[in-house]
This record gives sequence, structure tokens and C-alpha cells, in this order.
Amino acid sequence: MKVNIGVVIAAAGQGKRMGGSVKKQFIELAEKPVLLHTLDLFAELEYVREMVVVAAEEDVERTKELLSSYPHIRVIPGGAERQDSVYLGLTALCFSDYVLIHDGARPFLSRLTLERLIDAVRSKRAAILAVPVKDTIKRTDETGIVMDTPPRQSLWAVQTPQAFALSDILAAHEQARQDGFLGTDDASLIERLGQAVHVVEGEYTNIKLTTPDDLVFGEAILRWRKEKGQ
Ligand SMILES: Nc1ccn([C@@H]2O[C@H](COP(=O)(O)OP(=O)(O)OP(=O)(O)O)[C@@H](O)[C@H]2O)c(=O)n1
Ligand SMILES: C[C@](O)(CO)[C@H](O)COP(=O)(O)O
Repeated sequence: MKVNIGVVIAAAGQGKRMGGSVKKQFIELAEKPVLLHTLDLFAELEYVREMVVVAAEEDVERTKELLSSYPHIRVIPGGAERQDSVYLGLTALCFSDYVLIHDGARPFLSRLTLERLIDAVRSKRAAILAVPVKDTIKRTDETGIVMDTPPRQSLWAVQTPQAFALSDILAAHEQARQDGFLGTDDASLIERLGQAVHVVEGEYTNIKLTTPDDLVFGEAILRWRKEKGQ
């Protein structure tokens, strides 16, 4: 059965941890802005019914210009926090049964992984990409003393896209706004309502560009893919 899939790209951040003068969505990797690396994959998919890019208010015009070869992608202004920007993106969708919520600053997603996530959301309603944590994780108290070491077998580093039935995630965002709850991802808003979120194993290369060293990893990922002919 044909389903309508919408995409919300959160790209309204200020990139403070990157620390440079150019916001990370506009930084060029292999002579192409990060945001275009991110969008290209979605823009070529026939089952994507609609796409919304959420940009910082001051960057809306610049983002529209950058996306001028994609007239079907809408660009709207975002909010103060990622969660606010995503909410605004969700409310702009008109035709979608399911939505993929993705960070504009996560430009190395592969088509294979995306398709596995889409298969999962169609049967499970809420599915996210994640990779098993490789390091040992410790929890500390406010003085930096280790409190405990959670068993690693149950720990995952969570990525985007995160995929949901649109009605569920809209309701979860509305509830979070009402409760004043701010999560660091969208799945946490569903989890707090008791709904199951399914993990789909992703790829370690689907990194988010957050700090300057991530740009070095990013260049290396692109080089590696080119060598492999991908
Ligand atoms: N108000 C915000 C904040 C973040 N984002 C987006 O959410 C994604 C993940 O956020 P993060 O890596 O934290 O980006 P920034 O907020 O730009 O970075 P920083 O926290 O270092 O300022 C990014 O694609 C970013 O553009 C957004 O759409 N709206
Ligand atoms: C949504 C996310 O990319 C999942 O890893 C991440 O939580 C975003 O966090 P940030 O604080 O906006 O970097």
C-alpha cells in the first residue's frame, strides 16, 4: 500500500559548538554545503511526498536560494530550541501519514539505512536509528565522582532520522509543550507517553557535525565513500 512520507529537516541551529564564523549547515564539504549533502538523499526518493526545511529566521532567504534547484522543498523559520523548530516543521506538513525528522547537520545518511528505517516505521509507528555504544559509559554526580557504570549491552547512541506516525509525534510534541518538557530528541517525547520506540541499527558514519573535529571525520567519510565508489 502506498503511504505518504513527509520529511522535516531541522536546520535552524546556531552551531555554537562548531565555533566558526560560518554556521555548520552552510559549511562546504567537498565543495558542497552541508545542508545540500543532507537533502540530496531525500530529494531523490519517489515516496517522499513533502519536505520542509526549518531554518533560522535570519537564514530563511539564504536557505531558499541554496535550495533553488528544489522548488518543492518548503523553507520555514524555526524556533529557539531544536524541539521548537521540529514542532514548527511538523505543523507545516499537509499530506503525510509518516514523518522522518532529521538533523540538517547529519549529512552522511545512506539510502540503505533510510529504507530500513522506513520499513520499520510502517509496521511499528515509531522507529529511530542508533548504533551500539563502543565506549564504556559512566554516570557521575555533580562533583565528577563516578556513581555507576550502566551495562553497555543496553546502551545505544541515538541518531536521526527518527520516524513516526505523524499524528503520534504531533500529539507528543503538543503534550511536551503543555508540560514544559524539553527533550534532546523527538523519540523521548513519545517515550514519556508510554509508547514503544523501536531501534533500527544504523551506521557509525551517520555522524552529526557538532564540533570542529567532526569536520575532519566528515571529510574522511566522503573520501572513503568515494574510494568505495559510493
Ligand atoms: N533552535 C534550533 C536548534 C537546532 N536545530 C537543528 O537541530 C540539529 C541538531 O542540533 P545541534 O547539533 O545542536 O545544532 P546547533 O543547535 O546548530 O549547534 P549548537 O548547539 O552547537 O549551537 C541541527 O541540524 C540544528 O540546525 C534547529 O533546527 N533549531
Ligand atoms: C537528535 C539528536 O541528533 C540525536 O542524537 C541529538 O540529540 C541532537 O542533540 P543536540 O543537543 O541538538 O546536539
